[in-house]
Amino acid sequence: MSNLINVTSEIGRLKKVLLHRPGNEVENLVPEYLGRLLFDDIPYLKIAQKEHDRFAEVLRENGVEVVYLEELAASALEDEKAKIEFLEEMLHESKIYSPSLKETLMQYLLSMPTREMVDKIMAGIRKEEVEVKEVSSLADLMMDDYPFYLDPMPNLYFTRDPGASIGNGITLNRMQTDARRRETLFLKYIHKYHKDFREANVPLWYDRTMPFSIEGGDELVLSDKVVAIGCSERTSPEAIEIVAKNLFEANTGFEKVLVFEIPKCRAFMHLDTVFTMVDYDKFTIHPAIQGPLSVYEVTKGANNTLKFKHNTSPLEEILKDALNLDSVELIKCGGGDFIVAGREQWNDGSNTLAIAPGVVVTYERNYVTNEILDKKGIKVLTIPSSELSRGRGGPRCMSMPLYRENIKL
Ligand SMILES: NC(=O)NCCC[C@H](N)C(=O)O
Repeated sequence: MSNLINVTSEIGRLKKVLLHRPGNEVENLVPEYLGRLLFDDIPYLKIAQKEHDRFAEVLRENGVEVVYLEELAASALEDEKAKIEFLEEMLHESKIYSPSLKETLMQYLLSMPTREMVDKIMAGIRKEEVEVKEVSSLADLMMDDYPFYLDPMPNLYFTRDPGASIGNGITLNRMQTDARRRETLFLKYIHKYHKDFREANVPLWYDRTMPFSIEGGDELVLSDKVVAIGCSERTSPEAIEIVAKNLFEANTGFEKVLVFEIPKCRAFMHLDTVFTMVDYDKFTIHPAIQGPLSVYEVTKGANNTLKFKHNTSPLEEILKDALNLDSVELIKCGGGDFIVAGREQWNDGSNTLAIAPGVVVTYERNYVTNEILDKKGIKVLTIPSSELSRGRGGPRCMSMPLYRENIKL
């Protein structure tokens, strides 16, 4: 079994993490398409990159090896066969159906060094960049005023969502929105062709070819036995069942999936938008979800079946039992004050990235929640966030842990 991937908790000391430094894809955001591309405002790229570099630096200062999606993808695609296969799939999923346009874009992308090609695909291709000489479809003739052949992928710096490490494997996710679905192709080709991944034979607990959506922001590894998965605007119950079944059948040691049904709206987009683990027995929570939250348990039944149960106990009880603890503490974002919680939640006040038990990275702008965490004995490492936060994701969303040290709960 591979030891390239090892994530058996949310809080074990983080050793290796996958990030994406925001690039020119962010410069291709315009007001007309903001909503569709899941942004609320346009970040100033230069500052967003500085903030992101500081994020990476804080991680390195704390012993974490940082690897970048764009570099792993470029390395995986150096192989000519892999590159062609990737481009075919990427252009198809970008809805490029005209043969002459496809050929033009293929040649354009193949003329670039691999790393430049990866950056270009992430950034998007504007119509004026290429000249299509031959008309081979009605669409070639009927040019509308939409500016892109390939849409930009500005959400790529939220590396948490396209895939998730659980135990020694990953879920390669089918993302819910068109705006993000192609993002997982980078991870697919890293998994399939990157030397380290190929050698490690990393198992997939979910594949993007499945028809049900699931996103990594909903997947939390609470312990080496329990995974929590948010059933949200982005993650469907069908996908959760498949992940549970695959984890149980592969004898990974995982015994229970706790399904958190959260309100299906943008403010509560993923489970990690409203709930993260910060220490053995401490969690952040957005006070607004505690009322409407329903929790279900999925466990292993006889003959490879699943058992389901609605657990109506208070959340503290459910977590205490699942993690075998005497008590747990839920730390309210903004201290529970309606205005402060609303404001800090909007900028991902509950979205902490734990890099060791009781040590988290957060956005400095959420100073009320940060101070509360500090008072509870959590070490809070803050990063600047004026621009990064405009994409509606925090430090957990911006990271895909690949390796964490195991802990004993
Ligand atoms: N895990 C997360 O909550 N990720 C944040 C994703 C933000 C991005 N703009 C999105 O809507 O998908």
